[in-house]
Amino acid sequence: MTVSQKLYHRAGLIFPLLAVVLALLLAKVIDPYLAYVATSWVIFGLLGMSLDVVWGRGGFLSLAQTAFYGLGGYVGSIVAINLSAVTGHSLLWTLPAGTLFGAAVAAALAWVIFYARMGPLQSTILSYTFTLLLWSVSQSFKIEIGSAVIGGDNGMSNIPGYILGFGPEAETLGPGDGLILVVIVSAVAFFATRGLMGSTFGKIVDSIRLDIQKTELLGYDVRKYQLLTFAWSGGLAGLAGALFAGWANYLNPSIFSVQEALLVPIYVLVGGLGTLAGPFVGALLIGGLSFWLGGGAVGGQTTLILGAMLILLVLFLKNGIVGTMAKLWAARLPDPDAAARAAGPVAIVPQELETILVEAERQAGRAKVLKTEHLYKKFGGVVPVNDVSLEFRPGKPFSLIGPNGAGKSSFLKTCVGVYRPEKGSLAIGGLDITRAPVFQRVHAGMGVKNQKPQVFGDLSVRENLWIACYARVGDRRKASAIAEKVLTMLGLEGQADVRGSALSHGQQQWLDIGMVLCLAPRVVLLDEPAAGMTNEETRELSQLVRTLAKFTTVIVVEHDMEFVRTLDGHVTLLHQGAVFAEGDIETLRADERVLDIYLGRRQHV
Ligand SMILES: Nc1ncnc2c1ncn2[C@@H]1O[C@H](COP(=O)(O)OP(=O)(O)OP(=O)(O)O)[C@@H](O)[C@H]1O
Repeated sequence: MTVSQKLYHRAGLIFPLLAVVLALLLAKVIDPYLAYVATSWVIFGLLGMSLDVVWGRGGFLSLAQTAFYGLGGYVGSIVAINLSAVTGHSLLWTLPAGTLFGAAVAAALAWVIFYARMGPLQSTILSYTFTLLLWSVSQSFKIEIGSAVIGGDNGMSNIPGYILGFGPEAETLGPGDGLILVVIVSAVAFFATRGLMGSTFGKIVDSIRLDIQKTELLGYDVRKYQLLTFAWSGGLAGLAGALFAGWANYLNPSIFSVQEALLVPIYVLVGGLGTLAGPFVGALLIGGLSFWLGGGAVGGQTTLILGAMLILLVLFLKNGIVGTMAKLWAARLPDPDAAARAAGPVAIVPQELETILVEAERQAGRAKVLKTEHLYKKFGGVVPVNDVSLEFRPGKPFSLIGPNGAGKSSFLKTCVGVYRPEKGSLAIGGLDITRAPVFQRVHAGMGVKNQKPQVFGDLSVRENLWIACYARVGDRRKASAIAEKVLTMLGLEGQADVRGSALSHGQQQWLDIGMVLCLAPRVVLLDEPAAGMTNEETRELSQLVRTLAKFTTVIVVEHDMEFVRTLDGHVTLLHQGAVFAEGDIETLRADERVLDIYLGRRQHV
């Protein structure tokens, strides 16, 4: 790695550190009023980062961040008003209370959103509705909790500022020290978040954003990760809210308003989505410009500035300020994807494959039988899976064939858990999985390859394999070791650092198959694996499937009859959702009734 490359990879650490040092140095020398106003920009940056975690990294645009922010502020203040008058040290109360409450509410909202399997748009609208609901309710919500008075429209006043000393006599920090404190708290939150997102947890969250279905097919409980990410982001927003309450000494329902809610995505977009540091830059820029032009914390020109910035952004800086700078820098470095063009056709190394399969058998146990009994699935009047009872065993590959619309894909999706059957049952190795979610089926030994290659485009080839291995072994080192073996088996060592999206279609198919092998599945389901492959690749694939079938149960849904013939296995013909004929391919080919179906001579059937 060159110095420039090393610097690029550490930039996410170096620049924020420099910014923190600079802010701490400036805090004491700048005008106290400016220090006071700048404190709010840092708080808005923290609020923006809370959204960036869940949106830029988790892939879900939440419009509930100001809800967690406001609730964190209110709850933190109620605790602080009652306790810090006695104990001093207001932050000791406000910050944990605000953070925990924000996280808890976010977790509850996430539970509703993710476990109800809402689509992205629905989820965003629900999060927005939640904020609006709070806005509406808080205007008439009046209550006294100890010395804290929530006065509906009149808001809540007498919120203690930043007090660091113990006892009732402890003094509130001045503007310069207040700024230092907020910078330090935000820096801790930033580096903790950065650490989390750079960890295995963050890699899985990235995978969910890039391809949620594939992540689940690797055996990850995606909803659990989504909920935890959202709770973390709610905690950050609650923390920002608690800091804001101490800064303003006053809160009112406008914190839940439409304008506040929509400002947060703007900070993120201006700074750079997914960059974590970007929202701080965005908030600083918008706050700074408003201050400079409008002469106040939130000057009269804010709307105009925001409008102008958004237009400029859409036209020139789609990746935001930090995102664009990172891209420009990356463009000057050697292209890691160049190796993709140098790659020849993938050639499986047979010995490596056998070694991997033997090792997989040693670790994951013998191949399992997949058994369906009277499986039945309908969509309105269409019954694509009609009373199908089949048993798939290891030894030779099983092929599912049938004309278009015969129900092959529907049968496969019902086995995988994408579709829930109305009747019948499904068992893997004797374990009933009829109602199990997808990831539990994978844990039970199922490995699935869909028709289109599913690789994580933004992750490197090595990372793609690693994330699949980690799903099974749950150990970073072991996952790396297995990933390296699969990489060698695929002959893609030269392309290890190439991003998944830079690979050719055929290479992506192989990488996808490699990821399935990383799971050491005991039953493998392949949906038209030969689609889009060259003749040479199809021959390699046939060899691979036959070898695989010696160690695991393999089910292949296929259109390509020539490919099915080379598999030399058991063939099941589906027609109108039901099993129509079974046997080897030659017997079926000689069957007049089968020809009738394929040629559309249905009147004879
Ligand atoms: N999600 C769905 N909603 C409604 N109907 C569906 C759904 N999925 C499949 N079907 C219907 O079920 C029938 C079988 O479709 P399926 O895709 O399973 O067949 P197939 O044998 O895989 O066909 P092909 O070879 O063309 O992929 C079709 O009539 C299809 O329209």
